[in-house]
This record gives sequence, structure tokens and C-alpha cells, in this order.
Amino acid sequence: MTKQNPIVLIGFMGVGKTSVGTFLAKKTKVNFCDTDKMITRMEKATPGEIFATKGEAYFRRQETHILEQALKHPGIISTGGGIVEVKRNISLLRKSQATIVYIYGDLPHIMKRLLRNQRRPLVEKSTTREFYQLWERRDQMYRSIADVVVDSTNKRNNIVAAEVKLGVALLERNELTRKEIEDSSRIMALEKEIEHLRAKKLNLESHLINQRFISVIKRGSKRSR
Ligand SMILES: Nc1ncnc2c1ncn2[C@@H]1O[C@H](COP(=O)(O)OP(=O)(O)OP(=O)(O)O)[C@@H](O)[C@H]1O
Ligand SMILES: O=C(O)C1=C[C@@H](O)[C@@H](O)[C@H](O)C1
Ligand SMILES: [Mg+2]
Repeated sequence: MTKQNPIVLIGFMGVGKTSVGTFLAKKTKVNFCDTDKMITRMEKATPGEIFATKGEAYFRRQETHILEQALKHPGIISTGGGIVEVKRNISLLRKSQATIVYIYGDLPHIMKRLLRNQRRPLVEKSTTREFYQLWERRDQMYRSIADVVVDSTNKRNNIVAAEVKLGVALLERNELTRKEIEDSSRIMALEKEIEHLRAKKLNLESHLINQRFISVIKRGSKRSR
């Protein structure tokens, strides 16, 4: 990981950009900037509150300004999920020397995290269908500007952070292509999925065995009465 060029984390809201960025910056001892947190500090209000009081357009202007400043310094930059909604942000990112990492997450996993944890403006005002369409549209946009794609599905933040770091290094050294890095990350996500499914299967089987066992004991005890 070159310390001179920033790494920019992009991806859908709730996928873990802030968590992964914080973790990786600490681990690699580089500067960390989170566009949502910077706006929150400047405005003394959360993105949700700014959306409600000053509107989305105002929020997006602040976001562009912060991105522009952040790209001038080395370190890790976590962006808001809507960073790709503004053309100027896309051209800033494309023109910059930064390595852009798309942290991919599939929608069911993202929804689980969002519903468990936080209130975000675009979640509250959308239907499930609209939310899915937003995710699908943005997925294409994130991919169109990403240098590296990491699949975060079913993975802990330390693993995602390690994959970000490795992916950037492998790309810089021309050891793997973007496609190969993405496929390797996807394979690891699928392996995790298989592990989860195996655990679920074992659980169901032991439940079934227990149930059978209990009913056999019950039958046995009735007969012996
Ligand atoms: N790998 C993970 N597994 C499970 N939960 C996670 C993981 N990473 C983050 N979370 C949880 O999901 C929520 C969203 O994470 P985070 O705020 O880092 O997302 P984000 O991508 O920065 O979202 P936004 O685009 O809205 O800023 C948090 O509450 C966090 O604790
Ligand atoms: O997906 C989005 O458009 C947003 C994501 C958050 O990170 C915040 O930047 C804000 O809530 C908007
Ligand atoms: Mg964030």
C-alpha cells in the first residue's frame, strides 16, 4: 500500500465503509477521513438531520467540497453511500491519483445491518422495491469507477480490511487484475456462505434428531405405564 496516494472506499450505505476504513487506517497508521463524519462535524448535525432541515442538495454540495479537500492528502477516505450521485464527484475521483475500492455487499446482508443499527434518510423514505432499484443502479456506478472490488458479504471488518489492503497492493504491483482480485474475494465470500449453510444444516439435523429422540422417549414412557 503506497502511503502517498489515498485509498477511497465507496459502496452502498451500511456496507461497512466507515468501520472498515477506521480499522484499516488504525492498522496501517495512516490518516483517516470520513466524508459523513466531516460534514457532521462542520454542520453539527447528522446527514439525516441535514437532509431534513437543509435538503439533500445542500448535503451533496458539502460532500463534494469535503471530497475535493480529502483527495489532496494521503490516507484512507470513507465516503457516503451517495457519493456517486453527483457527476463532479465521479470526475474528481476518476481524475485523482487515489485507488478506488468498491466494498460490495449484497442487499439482504446490507438490509440486515441497516435495520439492526441505524436510521438513514434514504432508507426511511423508500419502499423495498425502490431501495432495491437504488442498490442496483448504484452497484453499476460504483463498479464503473472502482479500481478494486472487495466482496464484504458474511465477512468481519478485519477480513474486509485485509482484503482491501491486499487488493490495492496486488493491483499496484500488477500481480493480479481487477477481475482476479474480485473473483478471489467473491470465492472467499462464497466459502463463508457455505460454512454458514453447513452450520444451519447441522443445526436442523440435530434439532430433528432431538425431536425424534424426544418422541421415541415419550412413546416409550407411555408404553411402560
Ligand atoms: N462486517 C460487518 N459485519 C456486520 N456488521 C457490520 C460490518 N461492518 C459494519 N457493520 C455494522 O453495519 C453498520 C453500518 O456500517 P458503517 O457505518 O461502517 O457503513 P457505511 O458503509 O459507512 O455506511 P454509510 O454509507 O451510510 O456511511 C454499522 O452499524 C456497523 O456496526
Ligand atoms: O446513500 C446515501 O445517499 C447516503 C449515505 C450516507 O452515507 C450519508 O451520506 C447520507 O445518509 C446519504
Ligand atoms: Mg459511513
